[in-house]
Amino acid sequence: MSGLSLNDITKEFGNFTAVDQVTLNVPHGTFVCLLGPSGCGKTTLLRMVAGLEEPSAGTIVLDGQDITSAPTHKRNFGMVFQSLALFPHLTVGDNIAYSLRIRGASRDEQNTRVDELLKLIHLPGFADRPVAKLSGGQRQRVAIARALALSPRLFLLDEPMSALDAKLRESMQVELRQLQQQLGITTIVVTHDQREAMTMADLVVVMGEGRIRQAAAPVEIYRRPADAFVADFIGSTNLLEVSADSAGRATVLGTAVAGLELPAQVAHASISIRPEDIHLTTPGNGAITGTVTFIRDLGGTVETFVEASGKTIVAVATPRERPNVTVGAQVGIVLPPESCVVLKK
Ligand SMILES: Nc1ncnc2c1ncn2[C@@H]1O[C@H](COP(=O)(O)OP(=O)(O)OP(=O)(O)O)[C@@H](O)[C@H]1O
Repeated sequence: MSGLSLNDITKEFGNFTAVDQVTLNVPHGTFVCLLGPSGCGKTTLLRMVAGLEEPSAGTIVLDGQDITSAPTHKRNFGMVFQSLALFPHLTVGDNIAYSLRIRGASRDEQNTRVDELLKLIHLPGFADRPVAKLSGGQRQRVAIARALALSPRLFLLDEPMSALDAKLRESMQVELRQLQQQLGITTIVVTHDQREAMTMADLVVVMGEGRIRQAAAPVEIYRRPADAFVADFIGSTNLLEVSADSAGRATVLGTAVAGLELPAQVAHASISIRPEDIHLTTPGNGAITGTVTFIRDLGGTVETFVEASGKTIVAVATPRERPNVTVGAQVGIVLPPESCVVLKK
């Protein structure tokens, strides 16, 4: 297969398992985001792909070649780390040309490639600038260009945006994704920011406690989260208990929900329903009854918090669709069955 395969990769540090039997196939040209909370093993997994850490078990195969034990410098991977690690005393051009110079490229070859890469990262003419005088976003781009100088087989980035402020992060995410699409290079980014992952990735890999909890396209992860951990980690959601009677009719918060079915033989489960999928109406007509406890108007969206049977449910609407209610009002909560995702235990 053309691409990267991680086969049953485990990493133990003493008797602690940081990465636990991870198997993942990444077709050539895919943009992967490894996503998860702090300590879930994403950096360790990336470091094993990079050759900076050796797996305790399992194999890493790139384009049919087993590279599990290949030294880092033989892999020809481009890497960008959180710190960026640019050489502060060198110019932009010398930073970008660093690996080319080590490989013995001529001055002309270096200059041509540096110019090419500077165009690619939208900093043409910056070759002679000292790195120390660049802005955060410009440094970020230079680190990316330096990592791409040798046309690497894989592009690996560990929390590359974490030093940037929120606005700049968002524009760099778009830029990085566009650059990756232009080059068609297989890319793996570690992040703990789900918006960042949703913006850039073809394949989001959600990790928890060293294991893959779900690996799928961003929209699939959002719409069809595999379990409560994934549902809660990706965007915000309402997690509700559901029970079914012998005929399969489902009850949520003490009210039967027409059209909602649990798999055969399952009497209790959790469901996830996104705030934007919940409709608030007038009470009655079979809807769950609740009391509005808080309204958060964020300008672009309005969040309505409703308490029902001791549980707080959040519904989101655009200002145009906002429910005409105030705090203290009784409302009907409608859960469209097609938007309810039954989660794995
Ligand atoms: N060299 C090491 N020796 C011992 N334990 C380690 C080592 N490297 C990582 N760990 C442990 O392995 C676990 C996973 O670490 P890792 O850095 O991969 O997590 P992460 O998901 O990238 O988290 P973060 O977002 O905080 O960087 C952590 O509990 C960490 O303490």
